[in-house]
Amino acid sequence: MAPLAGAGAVLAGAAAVALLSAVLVLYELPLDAVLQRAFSLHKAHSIKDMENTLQLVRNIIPPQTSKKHKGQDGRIGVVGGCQEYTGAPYFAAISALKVGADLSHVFCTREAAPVVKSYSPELIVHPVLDSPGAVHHVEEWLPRLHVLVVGPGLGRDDTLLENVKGILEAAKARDIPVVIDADGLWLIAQHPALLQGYRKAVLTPNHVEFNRLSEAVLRDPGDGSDREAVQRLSQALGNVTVVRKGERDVISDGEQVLECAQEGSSRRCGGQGDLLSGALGVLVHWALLAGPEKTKGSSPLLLAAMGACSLTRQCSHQAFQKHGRSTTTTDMIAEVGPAFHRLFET
Ligand SMILES: NC(=O)C1=CN([C@@H]2O[C@H](COP(=O)(O)OP(=O)(O)OC[C@H]3O[C@@H](n4cnc5c(N)ncnc54)[C@H](O)[C@@H]3O)[C@@H](O)[C@H]2O)[C@@H](O)CC1
Ligand SMILES: Nc1ncnc2c1ncn2[C@@H]1O[C@H](COP(=O)(O)OP(=O)(O)OP(=O)(O)O)[C@@H](O)[C@H]1O
Ligand SMILES: [Mg+2]
Repeated sequence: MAPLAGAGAVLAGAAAVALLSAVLVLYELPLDAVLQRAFSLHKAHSIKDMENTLQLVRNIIPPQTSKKHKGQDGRIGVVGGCQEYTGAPYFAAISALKVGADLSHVFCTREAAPVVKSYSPELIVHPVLDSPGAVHHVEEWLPRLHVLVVGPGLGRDDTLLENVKGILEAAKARDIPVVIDADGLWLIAQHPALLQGYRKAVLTPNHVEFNRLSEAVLRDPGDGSDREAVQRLSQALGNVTVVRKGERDVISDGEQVLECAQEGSSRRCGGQGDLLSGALGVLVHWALLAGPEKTKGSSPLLLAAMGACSLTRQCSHQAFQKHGRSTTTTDMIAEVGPAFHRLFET
């Protein structure tokens, strides 16, 4: 039956194109001009969608006033950083500060801590992640944190991953939002039940991480568009928000699917995803705080994701204009302020 049905579809498709061509000949319009117009209409439509969404992102940004105390605009915790990877947690934590958080903590291994501290005096660094009391230590800090970003530079050591499992359980018990990236996604691929149905979680997989998660969660990810694949993964995880990074970022909470096509650059140096995860941590806090009047019925986490994706790509664009081939993530971080202003404050 299937081959016959397939042949029927091909014949029907060919007949439709023939009919369309005939009509176009009648009106003296070339087929490629019509198709081009149809696609540019589609493109214009998605640019309009993106602009509407960015307008809502602007709504969730807390106003800067003289009435606030330190900490109100965001206290973010990054869980990651081990012997091999010290740059990733630094990039995530400093990006959170540069976007506008007031305090940024890093929970990393004992060995990684002095290295991360030496990059920046602005970060608060806890050398606890490989200690037997890791979960307890982070748990003590949780009441003072708004969001956890879990995974940048975490590595895949079993003891660390076991500790992170405990930290995630503790965060969920307190209803603290979590952004899961990098090796945090490796952990979720091994234990998807850890986040099943937790609506305050956002996953930010790159190409490889997305395929690994889909394999683990859906077994047979099947065919279909990028949009469908992301939506399916989100649904299978109980509507956690999924941000698949790539040429276009695809974002879904299982119900809606958004795409971010903000112009970035062709530079693919490591660390850009870490910048995104730290920025997202702050925006998640702001979006959840904003309330329905500001978000106008849109999912706060989708708005936060769209904001972080647009910002990261704009940083990449601006840094590339200045540094070209030699652009690195440090150059992008220097653009966070101007890029944020350009996208959300003008
Ligand atoms: N400066 C730093 O400290 C950085 C650390 N990072 C950390 O590095 C850790 C690993 O993350 P990655 O995203 O690099 O993941 P992987 O180490 O799994 O992959 C790194 C790259 O290797 C390639 N690759 C992966 N599997 C491959 C295969 N089977 N065959 C051929 N090529 C393959 C892909 O290009 C992939 O992007 C994470 O903890 C991450 O946060 C990154 O965030 C980059 C920056
Ligand atoms: N082909 C591409 N074209 C344009 N932008 C891209 C492309 N691929 C990724 N990006 C952008 O680069 C940023 C980081 O995505 P990427 O897939 O490199 O993450 P990552 O591999 O997790 O990075 P990291 O090295 O920090 O771990 C995102 O903002 C994404 O939109
Ligand atoms: Mg990454």
